[in-house]
Amino acid sequence: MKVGEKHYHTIWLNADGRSVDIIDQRWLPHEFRIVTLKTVADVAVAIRDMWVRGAPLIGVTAAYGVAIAMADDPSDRHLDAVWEELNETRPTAINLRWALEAMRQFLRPLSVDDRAEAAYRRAGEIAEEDVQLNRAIGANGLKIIREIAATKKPGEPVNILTHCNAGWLATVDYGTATAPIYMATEAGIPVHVYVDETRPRNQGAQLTAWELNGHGVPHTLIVDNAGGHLMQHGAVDMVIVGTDRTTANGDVCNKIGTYLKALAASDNDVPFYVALPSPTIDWTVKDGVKEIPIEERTGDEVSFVQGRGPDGAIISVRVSPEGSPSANPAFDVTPARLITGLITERGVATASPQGLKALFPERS
Ligand SMILES: CSC[C@H]1O[C@H](OP(=O)(O)O)[C@H](O)[C@@H]1O
Repeated sequence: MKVGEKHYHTIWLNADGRSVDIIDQRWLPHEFRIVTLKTVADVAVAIRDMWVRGAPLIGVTAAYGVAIAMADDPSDRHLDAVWEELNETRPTAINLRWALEAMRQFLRPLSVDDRAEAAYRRAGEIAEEDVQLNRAIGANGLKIIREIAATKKPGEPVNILTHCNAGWLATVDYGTATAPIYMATEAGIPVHVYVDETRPRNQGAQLTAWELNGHGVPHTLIVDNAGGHLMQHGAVDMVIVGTDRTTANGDVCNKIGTYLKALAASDNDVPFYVALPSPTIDWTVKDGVKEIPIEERTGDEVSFVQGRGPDGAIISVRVSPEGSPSANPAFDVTPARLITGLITERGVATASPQGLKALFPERS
């Protein structure tokens, strides 16, 4: 997407044909920093410490991590070792394991001499496939926005609530939940987005708001706990969020707080949609609450808040007493029964085994 006068993806291969550059998202919206990842260790820390984040982008970054590893040592032993090292960086987004396994299955049959060049090519293909998936999700989600827009008075915006960041920053480009929003804006359909700040990492306040600002999409930043109130008062026409892992039954694992939004939407008859690229479907899992591992991150992310200090430096300040421990589950699971539809690249599915198999018959 455009940042100022330049078009960016969130990750790209450098001219050396070996290292990759990423947007280090920890410093947005205050600073736009680009960082070069040269080693597998660089890639591991970038994923673990959320320099890059978002299920699809985590997968693509890991795919490039495998390519970097193959350039160093293309042996089977090293291929397995880098798979393990990167797979343990974050446990919840299935795209990480999906991308690592796609790379391993692709590379295993190749001769070791061919693996490095093939790995970089395949990682680049996975990155480009992500962009195409998101464009298709955008087109399918746009139809829903158009239907809602037809019920509004002329010029009245479709009010959309989103949680966390499932934007172009969470993917290679376009985003998943934001793709329909960007396409509606490009189509001249008035939209307005309520952006959940999304404690504790504030991906909404720091990333989604920054994205929408940059693309001229009208939006209002709200605290996480305001969504139910707005829905009660008819201020929200639809909710659209991303996902880090969706089960074969249509249960959706996403950023902590998503489940509460789905409950509020259900209680107020607000349509609740999930933008779902198919690599985020874990066909091996049925019951999301029981089977999806939920990442527990450091309590410091709850006890401290990052911002720009009076002298312009980016600082973290403590917001809770020294003696108060914090818990920090990073995701929750929304049961399929609370979901209106899953917006995939192949169309909108009901959140059910039947709905997913109708769009993905090869998975029957
Ligand atoms: C398009 S997937 C975005 C998904 O990933 C985010 O998690 P995190 O920022 O911790 O990587 C969040 O759950 C988003 O919905």
